[in-house]
Amino acid sequence: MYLYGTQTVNEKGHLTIGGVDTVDLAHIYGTPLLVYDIALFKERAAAFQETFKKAGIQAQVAYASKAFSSIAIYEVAAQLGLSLDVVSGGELHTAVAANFPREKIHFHGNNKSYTELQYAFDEKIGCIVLDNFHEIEMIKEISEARKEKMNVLLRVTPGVHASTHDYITTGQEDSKFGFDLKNGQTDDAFLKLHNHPYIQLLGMHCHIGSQIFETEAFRLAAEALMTKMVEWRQKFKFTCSVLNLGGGFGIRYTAEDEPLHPSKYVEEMESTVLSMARTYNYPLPEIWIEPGRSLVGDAGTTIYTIGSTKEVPNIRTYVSVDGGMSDNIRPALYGAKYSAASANRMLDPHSDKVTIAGKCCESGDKLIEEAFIAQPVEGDLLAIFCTGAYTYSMASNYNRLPKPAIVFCEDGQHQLVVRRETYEDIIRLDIPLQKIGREQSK
Ligand SMILES: Cc1ncc(COP(=O)(O)O)c(C=O)c1O
Ligand SMILES: N[C@@H](CCCC[NH3+])C(=O)O
Repeated sequence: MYLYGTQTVNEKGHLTIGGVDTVDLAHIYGTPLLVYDIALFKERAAAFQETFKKAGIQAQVAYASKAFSSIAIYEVAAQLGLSLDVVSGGELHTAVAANFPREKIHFHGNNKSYTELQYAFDEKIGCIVLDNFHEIEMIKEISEARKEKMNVLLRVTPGVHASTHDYITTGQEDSKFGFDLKNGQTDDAFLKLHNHPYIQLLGMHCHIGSQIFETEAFRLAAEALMTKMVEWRQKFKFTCSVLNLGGGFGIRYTAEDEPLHPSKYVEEMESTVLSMARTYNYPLPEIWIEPGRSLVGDAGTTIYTIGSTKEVPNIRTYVSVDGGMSDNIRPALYGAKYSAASANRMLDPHSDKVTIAGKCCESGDKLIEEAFIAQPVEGDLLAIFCTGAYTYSMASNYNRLPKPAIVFCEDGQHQLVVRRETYEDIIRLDIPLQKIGREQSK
């Protein structure tokens, strides 16, 4: 059985995370419970940061917080010296609540609203990553009206196709994100911003997709952007000071995945940028990256309680847990695969082949098609590994299921960082009938 980070099995045969017994956690906080191994998050962040440091390259490692956004994770990220990628007013508001250093916040998104852009100006954030012409017009208007400066990057689509799930590739030409690098859009965008009194163009950004295991796609993307930067210097005498190559670094969900160490991705980027800078005598830009999944993905484990079990003779055994697609939509949405273990009986043979089903009213609500666990008994705890990214952040209240609680563990300590939703939370936005549809009084 593969254990992540600080996970161990204690003398009671229980899974521990960050030195804390997950069975105890389940008793204290209930299930489903999302447990983060904070030491692993720190280790991953350091792996990216150290590689840049070793090479003496100026860099920013921005946590792509769409993977998991909460005040507490932003607080940890700030302590580690990470920057922060937010993609909405909501994520920005969370960063503000965490008092995240504003100058290290980068604002992304393909359809930022006027209000969201105003919010970014109000907070004097570090950088807005411009995605389209509509945004360029809005940001010009806002900066001119306020007479306030703003740093920006231009997000471009470099025409690189990374091999991953179609829903999460973003670097190809047919993408809703960014300016096309090849058809002239990127130059048009540049010209609209060049020499603007308030908008300071720092450079270019691209993000080619997510859960990528190869370095080649990153090399191609870096080359494509550097080529454009060199062209701009020749044509417009403009030098970019920043090259942001996005995130997308793959992690190990199951034995089928063979991720590279974070340093490998970074080294590939570094060597491409260094060699192009040397060839064209281009001042070395700062390299920014935006890992999301690779910082928090395998640091998160969801603990569920097993309820009913149903055998379909000669076909399969369904083992149902107290959560499902409402707290982890990824299997239903992408066919994502996970592995599991019986958290309260880790030393028992994990030889029962079962399908882990959720409790939502959908046949497709299966968390794991084929899992091997200890012979399931109602009340057993089931750990599903590697659920730290794009689970809670994509969670819903489908079937009006309350969202799980989240706890951080480190060095034998645990702390609740997001409380479990209650039924009262679930109905808090509902407004009972007032006029519409009420029976008319005579
Ligand atoms: C612009 C941008 N940056 C960073 C990320 C983070 O990607 P990942 O979680 O795969 O590292 C994403 C999501 O794919 C993204 O769209
Ligand atoms: N939500 C996706 C990743 C999206 C990346 C954001 N651009 C996933 O779970 O894999």
